[in-house]
Order: sequence, then structure tokens, then C-alpha cells
Amino acid sequence: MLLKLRNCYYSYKPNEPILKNISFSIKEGEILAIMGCNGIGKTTLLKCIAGILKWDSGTCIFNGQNTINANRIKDIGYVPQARKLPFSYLVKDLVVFGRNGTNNYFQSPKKEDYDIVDSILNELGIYHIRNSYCNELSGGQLQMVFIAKALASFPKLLILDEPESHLDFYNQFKVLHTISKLAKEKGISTIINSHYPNNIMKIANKCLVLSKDKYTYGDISSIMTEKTIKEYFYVNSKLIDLNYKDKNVPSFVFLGT
Ligand SMILES: Nc1ncnc2c1ncn2[C@@H]1O[C@H](COP(=O)(O)OP(=O)(O)OP(=O)(O)O)[C@@H](O)[C@H]1O
Repeated sequence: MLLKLRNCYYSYKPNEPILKNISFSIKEGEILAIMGCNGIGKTTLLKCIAGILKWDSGTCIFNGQNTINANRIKDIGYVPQARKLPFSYLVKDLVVFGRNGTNNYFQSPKKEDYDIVDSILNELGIYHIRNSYCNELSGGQLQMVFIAKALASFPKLLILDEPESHLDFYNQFKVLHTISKLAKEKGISTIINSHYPNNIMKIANKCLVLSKDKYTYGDISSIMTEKTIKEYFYVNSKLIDLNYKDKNVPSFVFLGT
């Protein structure tokens, strides 16, 4: 087991926990999707797992170590929600910051670091933009650059906060395909926050859906049901099976509230 959470709590304000009694685990190469309404605590959960926020209590075992009080967790790559950069960096210079797993802009990278960056950019199919300025990229390209930066420290666990938001359908597929490929071919486990059930059903093995007072967690097919959509999102839906290229593609049609 790569990550195991037991009875974890987190609150921004005393005695008002946002995350209550959270328990789940993730194996090597598994993809876990986190879902839930706006403001329910998904980003908070990702930040606690990544060590950006400190759990109030519970046990969080990552790679055999209890990380409940860790300041910086090695081997976790974190990709925050899409954002514009305050400064303009070349793609290769931004991605190389990921080499030491921090945003330490003052440590000079070496040639070996740039070689590793080049191979990652190549693997993600964005080598051709290595000398482009990040603030001149499209949203889809920028998202791939942030994923490259997170991969630059060779993480065992990749954490992505709504990676497909703001992207067109083609780029959503591209990002999802990349996440799935990294899990299958490199065994990189992934936790992904998403607002798109049809997307996560394409790539996730497990799913955790949060609400204010409870959550549900399990295999994706047992969790992503019409009942869960009604109970956690207050929306009526119909889950249909479509056939595409000889594969079954389960998809929700959202009918109304
Ligand atoms: N730094 C903070 N201090 C106090 N409260 C916060 C802080 N950050 C977030 N919150 C609150 O915690 C709750 C959960 O926020 P969070 O960003 O984790 O939700 P989310 O499920 O990721 O939302 P969304 O789907 O809209 O991105 C919200 O009510 C938010 O206002």
C-alpha cells in the first residue's frame, strides 16, 4: 500500500472540522478520484495529503512513514488548480524547479537536471515548447507543463487538483490519457480532484465522494452510480453504457435537479 489514511481530521477553525474521520488507501499505480460539491473540502484534502496543510489528528502512512506531522513529503508531486504565473519563465526553467521538489528559485540547476527535464517534456509530447514563455501558452499546454514540473522529482504519488478544468474536450482527453499512461506504464499512483464523473470513470480505479457530514469510498463502478449523484450532488441522472471502438464507455446524462 503506498498511502493509507486512518481517521484523519482537519479544520481551519477550532472545533469546525472540514474533513472528518477520513480513511482510505491507495496502491501503487492506482488512480483515486475525489469528488464533491464546491467548497466541500476536496482541495483541503489534497493539501493535507501533500503536507501543505497539517492534519489535526489521525494516521497518514505514505511509503511506510507516518507523515501526519511532516513539513515536506518527498516523493509526492503536487499540481495545484490551474493558475496564471506572476512571472514569465521559459517552460524548461519552470519545469526544472520541480527537480528538487520545491519552488526553490535560488538553487542553480545543473545540466543533468535539464537533461531530465528534456526527457520528461519529450515523454509528455511538449518538448517543442521547452523554450516558450509560460505566459504565452494555452491553458492545455500550461497544465501539461505543471504536470511535467511535478514529475521532475520522480514522485511515487501525483496529486492533481482539477487538472482538466478550463480545458477544451481534446485537451481534457490529452491530460487524462497522460495521467492514465503514467499510472499504467510507470506505476505512479494518482489522486485527482474532478467535477467530471464521465472523465474520472475513464481513468480512475477508486473514488471518494465527500459531503459535509459523510463520504463514500470504493471501486469506481460501485461509487459512481445514479444514487451517489443524487445523494451527493442533488441531481437526477441516468448512467448509460455506450460502445466506442469495441469498448464499453459508461457515461452519465444529467437530467435535472
Ligand atoms: N485558508 C483557508 N482558511 C479558512 N477557510 C478555508 C481556507 N481555504 C479554504 N477554506 C474553506 O474550506 C472549505 C473547503 O474549501 P476547499 O477549497 O477545500 O473546497 P473544494 O471542495 O476544493 O472546493 P471547489 O470544488 O470549489 O474547488 C470552503 O468552505 C473554504 O471556504
